[in-house]
Amino acid sequence: MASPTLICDTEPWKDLKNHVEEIKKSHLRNLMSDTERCKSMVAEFDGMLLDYSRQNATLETLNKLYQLAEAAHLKEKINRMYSGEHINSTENRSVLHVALRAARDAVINSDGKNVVPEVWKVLDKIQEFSEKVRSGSWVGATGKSLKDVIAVGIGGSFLGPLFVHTALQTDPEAIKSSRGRQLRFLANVDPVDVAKSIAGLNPETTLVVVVSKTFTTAETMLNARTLREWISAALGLIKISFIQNTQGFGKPSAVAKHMVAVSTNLTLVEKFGIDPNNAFAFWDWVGGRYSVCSAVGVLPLSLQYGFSVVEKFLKGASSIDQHFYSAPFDKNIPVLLGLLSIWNVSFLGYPARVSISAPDEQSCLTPRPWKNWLHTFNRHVSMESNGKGVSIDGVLLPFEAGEIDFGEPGTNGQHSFYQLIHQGRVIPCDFIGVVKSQQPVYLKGEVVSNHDELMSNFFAQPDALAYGKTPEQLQKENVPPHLIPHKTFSGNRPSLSLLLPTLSACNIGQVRGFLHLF
Ligand SMILES: O=P(O)(O)OC[C@H]1O[C@H](O)[C@H](O)[C@@H](O)[C@@H]1O
Repeated sequence: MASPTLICDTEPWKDLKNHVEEIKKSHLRNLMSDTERCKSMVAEFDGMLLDYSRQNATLETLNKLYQLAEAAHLKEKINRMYSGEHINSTENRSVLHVALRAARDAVINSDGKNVVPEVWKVLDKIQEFSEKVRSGSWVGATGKSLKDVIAVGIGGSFLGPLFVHTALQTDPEAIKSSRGRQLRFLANVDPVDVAKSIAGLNPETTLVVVVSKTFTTAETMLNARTLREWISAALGLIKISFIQNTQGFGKPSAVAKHMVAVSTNLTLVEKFGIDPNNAFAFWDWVGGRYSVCSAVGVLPLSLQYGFSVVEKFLKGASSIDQHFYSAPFDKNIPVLLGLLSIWNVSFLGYPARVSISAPDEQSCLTPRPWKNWLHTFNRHVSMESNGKGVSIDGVLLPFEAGEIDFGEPGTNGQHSFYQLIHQGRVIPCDFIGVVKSQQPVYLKGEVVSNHDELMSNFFAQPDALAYGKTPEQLQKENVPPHLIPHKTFSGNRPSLSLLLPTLSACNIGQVRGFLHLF
């Protein structure tokens, strides 16, 4: 059972506190020269590699962190989560996003009931509906097939699907399956955003998916009403003969064909005017930041890419759920990521973390293939419902918990906030790379890095640019002046490298699955 005492009152916490001074004395340069240490600080799962040797930590630190995990009853808590106990004590609910991607024959109980059949009932409904829309057998009010989708939602009901959409957009299989279709998102309530979301679209060929767990979120409901008006104004008064499943002449029947909903609140969906048959349910045991694997993400993404592509994403996330559940902590990637985050934030006092694409082995003057998908990944993981100022029992925490996550596609970051980081500000960096680009490019005589040739050099020094070099040395190397620190920068910044084989639908799911403890 969870201990009612705060984690900071336990012996392992105090032990780690005392250990901080020792670590602060050691420089990353020295830690990196310990080959045994570096070899041990690597975890691998299904072709993905996590290298945490550039953390300001020793093997002793890691052992102390495992003891902390034990004191926090982490294993027990994971088991309680998977067995559907109400570990969300403030709302007295289970926390079962793992059930959203479980295999059809899995058994995961919540309140004495196996929820997996319910999950698959909705998935089957999504598959059937999305296939009808994509094949043109579901048509709009004027008989035209619907090729464009606007997903209206905010927070977890927006950022997760946006991240997966951005990452899939350049995947060859997904490109093929989405040809001729568009998926857009509408979150903000600035009328300009509404205008942008409908620009160039014809209501006759557009489907609006209103995504809201509660169906009460002010921004989403306002945008949903605006788009309902857009559809009704253009198509509402259609003669009865044009309408399938008619609701009667003169009524805003077009809504029935052009608007569907994803929500846990089907009563409000119906009140809004959306046919409950066109609603896709999920459950209160799905937290907003984890909802991308529910109909929240699966419906819009299946409409765009087809259910089979999205199913691969779910399988990827599920594979990490198995790994998270069964791997020992020293090989468990989500657990390691979580513990290192606690070490950096709560012990070393670094309040922020930046995720960026892995640098290649070229000089800083070569444009690097920073990946755009990371941009939306950062927005998705960054801080959404992350602020935790109290313990699970509601006691005020006397230490910082949770970090400020941020990032940009690397190129943009390099020309903005990296310049501050290079001047010596310590912000732990997570470098995320892929071995094989989704879209490799080879130009004769040009260095175009696709990452696939980077395996051997992947784990480049994070601060290689300025690492231990004097400003004069850097000048001689033609480093642009804005990247040269005023003094020799010691480069003692914790960093982490995560290497993925490529960015397939399955890998995207796996990356999302890592976020259990983030
Ligand atoms: O899905 P909705 O009910 O519209 O909520 C949208 C968002 O609202 C809040 O910001 C919550 O913290 C998020 O977790 C949630 O995703």
